Amino acid sequence: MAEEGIPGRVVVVGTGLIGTSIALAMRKRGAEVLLTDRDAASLRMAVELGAGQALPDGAAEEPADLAVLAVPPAAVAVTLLDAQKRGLAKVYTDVASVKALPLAQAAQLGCDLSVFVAGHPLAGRERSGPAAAQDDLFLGRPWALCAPPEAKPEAVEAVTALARACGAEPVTVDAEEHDRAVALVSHGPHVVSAAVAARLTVADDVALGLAGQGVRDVTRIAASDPRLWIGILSANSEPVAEVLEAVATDLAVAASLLRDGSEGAAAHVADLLLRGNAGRARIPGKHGGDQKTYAVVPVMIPDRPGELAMIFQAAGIAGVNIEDVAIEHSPGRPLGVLEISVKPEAAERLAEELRARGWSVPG
Ligand SMILES: NC(=O)c1ccc[n+]([C@@H]2O[C@H](COP(=O)([O-])OP(=O)(O)OC[C@H]3O[C@@H](n4cnc5c(N)ncnc54)[C@H](O)[C@@H]3O)[C@@H](O)[C@H]2O)c1
Ligand SMILES: O=C(O)C(=O)C[C@]1(C(=O)O)C=C[C@@H](O)C=C1
Repeated sequence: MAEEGIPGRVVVVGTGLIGTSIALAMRKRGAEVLLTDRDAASLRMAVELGAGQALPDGAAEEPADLAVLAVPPAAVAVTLLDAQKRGLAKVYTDVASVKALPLAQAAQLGCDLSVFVAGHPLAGRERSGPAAAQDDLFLGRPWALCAPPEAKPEAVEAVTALARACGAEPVTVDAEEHDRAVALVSHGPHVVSAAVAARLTVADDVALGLAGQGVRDVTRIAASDPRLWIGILSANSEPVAEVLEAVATDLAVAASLLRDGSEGAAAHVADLLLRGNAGRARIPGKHGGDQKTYAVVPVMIPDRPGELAMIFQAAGIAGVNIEDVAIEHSPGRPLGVLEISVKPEAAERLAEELRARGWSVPG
C-alpha cells in the first residue's frame, strides 16, 4: 500500500537513470509502479532491479494516478501525446533538463496541458541507464516544477507529491526562467567540464600519472552521455551560449594576464580567484532532507588476484554493508588505495576488522 498523500499508482516511461531512480524511490514508498521503455533490455533490467512491473502494451485499462516521462528532452512532447492517447494516467510530468522547448512542442502537438506539469529533478549522475539508478538520488535536492497556465491545481498537487515522495524539495519556477538558471548552474558548467577534460586527450603519461583529485572533481560530469547532452544543450542554446561567452572572457583575460607576468597582472588574476571563492560560497547546501554522506575507509591494497574479494568478505564478516567503492591506482607501483564508502557508524568497525586481518588502513 502506498503511503498516504503520494501517487499510489505510477507509470514511468523511460527506464534509464532518472526513470528507474524515480521508480525505485516510489516503490520504497509503497507505490505500484508500471514501467515501459522502447529499449527492451533497459526495461528488463529495471524490472529485475525491483523498480516495478512492465506496463502492458496498448491502451490502459485504468489510468494511473501519474505518468512520469523520463525520456530525452526531444522525446518529451511526442511521448506525452502518445501517453495521453493511450490514457495512461490522470496527470503527467516529465524530468527533462530543459523546460521551455518541450512545453512549446507539447502545446504545438495539441497535448492536454491541463493535466501536465513539467518537472526537473536537479540530481543526476554521469552514468546513464537503469544500472546506475539509485532510490536515494533525489534526497534533499531541488526539483523544479513548471506548470503551464492551464494546469489544474490537482495536477500540480500530484507532481509536487511525487517530488516530495522522492525526498526532493519542489521549487516552482517559470519555464524560461528555469532554462536561464540551469544554463548557469548546470549546462554551462557541463561544457566547461568537457572542455577541461578534452585537454586531457593530448596529455602524456607523465601528466596523467600526476592526476589528483582536483582534475577528477572538475571533470566528473565530462564522463556523461554525449547524445543526451547534445540534446540538452541544443534545446537551451542561447542561455548556455551566454554563460560560455562570459566564462571564455574570464579565461582569455586570465591567460593574457599570466603571459604579462607583472605584479599588477597577478593581482588581476587573483581577483578572478577571489570571485571564484565568492561564487562557490553562494551555492546553498542541500535543501534539508537526509544527506547521503558516507564515511570513506581507505585501504592500501597490493595488486594481486583475489585481494578485493577477501576485503569484501571481511566487510561481510564484520556485518558492514559496502555502499560504494573506488580504487586509486599508484602509477607505476603494484599498490593502490581502495576507498570503501560505508555508513559513518560502521567505519571504525570495518577499519578494525581489516587491520586485524593484516591490511593497512591509514587514519
Ligand atoms: N542524467 C542526469 O543526470 C539527469 C538529471 C536530471 C534530469 N535528466 C533528464 O532525464 C531524462 C532522462 O535522462 P537519463 O539520464 O535517465 O537518460 P538515460 O539514457 O539513462 O535514459 C533514457 C531512457 O529513455 C528511453 N527512451 C528514449 N526515448 C524514448 C521513447 N521515445 N519512449 C520510451 N523510452 C524512450 C531510453 O531507451 C532510455 O532507457 C532526460 O530528459 C534528461 O535531460 C537527466
Ligand atoms: O551530478 C551529475 O552528474 C549531474 O549530471 C547532475 C545535473 C546537474 O548539473 O546538477 C545534470 C543535469 C540534470 O539536468 C540535473 C542534474
